[in-house]
Parts: sequence; structure tokens; C-alpha cells
Amino acid sequence: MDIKERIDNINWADISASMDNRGYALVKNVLTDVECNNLSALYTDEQLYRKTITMERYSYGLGEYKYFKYPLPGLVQQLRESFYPKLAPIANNWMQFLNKEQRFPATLNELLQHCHDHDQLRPTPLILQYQKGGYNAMHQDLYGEVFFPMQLVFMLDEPGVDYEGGEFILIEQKPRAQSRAMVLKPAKGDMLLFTTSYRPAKGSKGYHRVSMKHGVAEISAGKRRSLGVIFHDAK
Ligand SMILES: O=C(O)CCC(=O)C(=O)O
Ligand SMILES: [Fe+2]
Repeated sequence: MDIKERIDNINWADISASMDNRGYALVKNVLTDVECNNLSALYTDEQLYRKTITMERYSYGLGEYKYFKYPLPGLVQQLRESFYPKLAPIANNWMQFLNKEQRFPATLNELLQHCHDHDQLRPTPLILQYQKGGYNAMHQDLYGEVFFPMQLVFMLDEPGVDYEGGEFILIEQKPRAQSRAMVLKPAKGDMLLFTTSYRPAKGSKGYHRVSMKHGVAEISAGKRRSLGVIFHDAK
């Protein structure tokens, strides 16, 4: 099955409910082992990237990541382009729950046009790599005033086999309340869809806004690589 068909076959009603209730959704086996290995192999092909970040230099954590250049590698482009139209309706419901007038366009090209009109021209999909002791500090991937409220991360290595530790962490901050942490351990080939910045949460008096951050706990052994797909471009 090609990637587009696999994405069409995902149970979107379940994902939509999970995004509304929890702000994230775990989707098993989106990528095959071979696709994961092919993506990992791109990591050392320097001409594919516009920028390499050494995370400790900026206190972002300990590890390294690289932002792809345009044109993106075929599979990365397909993932970004094919997931976006499934997510735009969920994002638009969120805007409605939060009484915001903003609506997201139906296609990735239109979203990117909107980014480009706001001087956000640089691609944001990236590959991250952490070794023993590595981690990713809690953060949000915002790169300008235009942002899409959800993003994807694909696990390219197998926990318990290729690395230990390295759990994916989400922290939800409700207004005037304490924070809640969610700890996830997706397998190789699994995808996590999660909230980039904030989402509506249902309370006793209708919807309110909760803010979310994500990060990665310390890798205690081995090497952990992941592919991040962010939909908006960067300034
Ligand atoms: O490595 C991870 O699982 C998280 C990467 C991340 O921060 C991202 O994809 O935005
Ligand atoms: Fe991130």
C-alpha cells in the first residue's frame, strides 16, 4: 500500500476524538521498517539540509537536528502534503471551539502560501538524533506569526532494541492549574500527532485554552532518531 492509501485508511474519527480529548494521538505502523531505515540513512547526506543545530549550544537539550532544504525528500514531502488535509478540519473545529475567526485552508500549498506572505519561507521538517545522555528540553515549534496547531513525529528507531529511555513527553498547562505530563513510548514506524502550541479543552463552562509543550526524556543507552514534520514554514 502506498503512503497516501495508508493515510486514507487511518481511522480519522478516532484520531479526531483523541486530539479533541487529549491533544495527541498515537498512530501505529505508519512507516515500514524499510522506510524508517531509508529516512535514517538520509541523516548523513549533508546536501539535503539547510541547517544543523547542536542542541546544547542553545540549551535546547543534548543532541543534534537538521532541517531539510526544499525540495524535501519524496517521502517527507508526501507525508507533509497527505497528512495536512486530514488535519485542517480538526484544526478548524478547534478555532471554532475557541471562538477564533481564523480558519486553515484545505491544502498544504495554500497554508505555505500564507506562510510565504508573512516572510516564513524556510522549510521546517527535520531529522533529530540523540545518543546516550541526550534529551530534548520541553518546547513548542513556533517559527513566526503563522502556525498550524498540530504536528507529526515519526520514530525511526526501536525502543528497547536500538535505545533505552528517550520517552516522548507532553506537558499540558491549564490556566490557573497545575501541569499534567503524558509519557509516550512509540515503536519504530509509529507516528505521534500532537498539539504544537495550544488547543481547546472542554470544561464546565464550555471550552478553554490549554497550552502544550513537548520534549524527549534522557536516552540512557543507544541512539534514537526521529523525523519531525511541522506544517508551517519558518522566518
Ligand atoms: O524526537 C522527538 O521525538 C521529538 C522531536 C521534536 O521535538 C519534534 O519533532 O518537533
Ligand atoms: Fe519539537
